[in-house]
Amino acid sequence: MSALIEVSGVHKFFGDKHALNNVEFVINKGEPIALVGPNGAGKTTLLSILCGYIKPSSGKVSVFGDEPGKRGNLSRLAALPQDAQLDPRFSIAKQLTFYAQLQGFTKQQAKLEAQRTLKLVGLEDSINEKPSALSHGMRKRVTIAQALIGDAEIVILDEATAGLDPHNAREIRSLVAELSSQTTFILSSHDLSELERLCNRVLYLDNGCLQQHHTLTNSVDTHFITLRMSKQHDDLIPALKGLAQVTQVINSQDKEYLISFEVSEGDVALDIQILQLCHQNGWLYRQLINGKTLENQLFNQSE
Ligand SMILES: Nc1ncnc2c1ncn2[C@@H]1O[C@H](COP(=O)(O)OP(=O)(O)OP(=O)(O)O)[C@@H](O)[C@H]1O
Repeated sequence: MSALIEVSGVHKFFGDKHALNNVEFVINKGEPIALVGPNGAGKTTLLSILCGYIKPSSGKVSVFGDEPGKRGNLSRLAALPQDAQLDPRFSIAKQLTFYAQLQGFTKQQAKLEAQRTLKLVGLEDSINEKPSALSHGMRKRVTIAQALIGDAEIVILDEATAGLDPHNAREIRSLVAELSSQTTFILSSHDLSELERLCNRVLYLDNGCLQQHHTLTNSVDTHFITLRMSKQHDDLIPALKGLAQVTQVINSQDKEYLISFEVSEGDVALDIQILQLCHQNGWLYRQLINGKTLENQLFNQSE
């Protein structure tokens, strides 16, 4: 199977600023990909190159086997920029229909496509409203509907759920999960917990360099447990270390522990032992995750 996206040796300079430094990766059709990194890491620059909005200073980028932004491939890749805006003058129906027509739909088909994508984001009843009649979260969902017009094979969502309330953010996450079998999503976000629920692979950019390249469903994960507690307990780490299978415990962040362990035949499952330990000591836990959280995968790699 040929790759959807291939990036090799890509550099991007803005004057003296080295925004992307020898970035390389391949994306095949499949599970959603996360693009994470701190402010100014180069995420928007990289996404803009993939969309063909800007060109790399050097290196090679191929999208569907061609240069990014090639006319024949325009409808195969859709992008929702971080700061996507709707035109306040026109109804949602008019804007989405117009956008669909730009993609080659007839006027009649375009109307149906606008209805279809609005339904996907749960806004079919708002089709005749103008943006000013919608909340911030609803407007954001309309821009996501716009990105879904035409069933693109790759959909890039830059900070898709930023500013949405938890309910709306969850709806968007379920939508992405649901559509992922036919669409390859590239999601950029600062919210690692959001991405870990959705993505199997992570591209981690830092200061223009692609530092990590993970597969989250890695078998090594079976040897980690992440335990989140309601309170910090001084005796917890020694107690966890006292369990026979446990090899290491790291206080990965406030009230969170990353537990490494070895599995031997006949052992009682470690998660059960940990829950019993909490129960015996009256320690309230909030969450027990089999495997590392995405944050721990990225930032507690060496341990
Ligand atoms: N058009 C431009 N002109 C000059 N410098 C730029 C331009 N676009 C980006 N940069 C610089 O390149 C670097 C990478 O910026 P970019 O917007 O890609 O980061 P980002 O990871 O998307 O950040 P954020 O998470 O804050 O959106 C930053 O130092 C930024 O200031």
